[in-house]
Amino acid sequence: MEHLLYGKEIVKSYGEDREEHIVLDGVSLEIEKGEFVSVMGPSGSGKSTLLYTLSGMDPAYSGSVVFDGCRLSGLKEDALSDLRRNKMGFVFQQPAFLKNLNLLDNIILPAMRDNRRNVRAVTLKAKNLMKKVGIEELEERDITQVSGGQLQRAGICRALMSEPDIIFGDEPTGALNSKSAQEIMALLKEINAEGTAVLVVTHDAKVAAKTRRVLFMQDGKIVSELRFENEKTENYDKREDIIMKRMQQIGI
Ligand SMILES: Nc1ncnc2c1ncn2[C@@H]1O[C@H](COP(=O)(O)OP(=O)(O)OP(=O)(O)O)[C@@H](O)[C@H]1O
Repeated sequence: MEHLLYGKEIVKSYGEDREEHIVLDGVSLEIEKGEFVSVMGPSGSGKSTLLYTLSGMDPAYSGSVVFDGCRLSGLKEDALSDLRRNKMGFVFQQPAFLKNLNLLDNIILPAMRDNRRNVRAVTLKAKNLMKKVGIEELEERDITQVSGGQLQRAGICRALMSEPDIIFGDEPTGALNSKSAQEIMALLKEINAEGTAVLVVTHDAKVAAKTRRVLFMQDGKIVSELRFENEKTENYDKREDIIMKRMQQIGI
């Protein structure tokens, strides 16, 4: 497999001198093209911060992050935002959608900001994505008129508009009931099967069980890792048990 993203000795802290709080303590990791990875760990262990540094959202760290051969810290602001807009997709716990726009318009908004794109093509692409994720009938709905699961599907459509190489998900199922959470994970799995790498932060072992590699964080370090690559069957209950057992072993 080929590397898509790697981080080397990432150190990130907040505050100064004696008050300094180290949040990422020399994290190194590699994500291959098309991988499906989750990050688990206790609250405050640095999971979201890791996601923000790897995705170029937070540039204040030491060490290096290289995405698709480009060292992020060496890129000018415009180049970094181009890279993030074109090659990375983001899905958050609550999609940040505008209340005065319907679902379709919210999905196409970021793509429309790019003048080079053509309105008709962008709209058609968004409609096709909405169909793919099962919300094609909701395009005119206001964002307050859909369920959390439907809203998250729309968030995934928005993230997929640029055909990214990777989707970063920060607790993408955190605001959902367990049925919707599983549906969203099934959708991310499908997207991953089509070649897009997915990196999700989660507290939920059921969610992590859907991914093929689980990284465990504690106190700003990756302290353990599980790979399900060689499992012949996709027995998610068994994977969940393995994850829970590993969490017990490492005391998180
Ligand atoms: N802007 C900030 N200023 C100061 N400290 C911060 C800031 N952002 C995060 N932190 C601290 O960094 C640590 C790691 O935060 P982070 O959000 O990465 O953890 P997490 O593992 O994602 O937690 P959770 O599971 O609760 O979301 C926490 O102790 C948090 O308080």
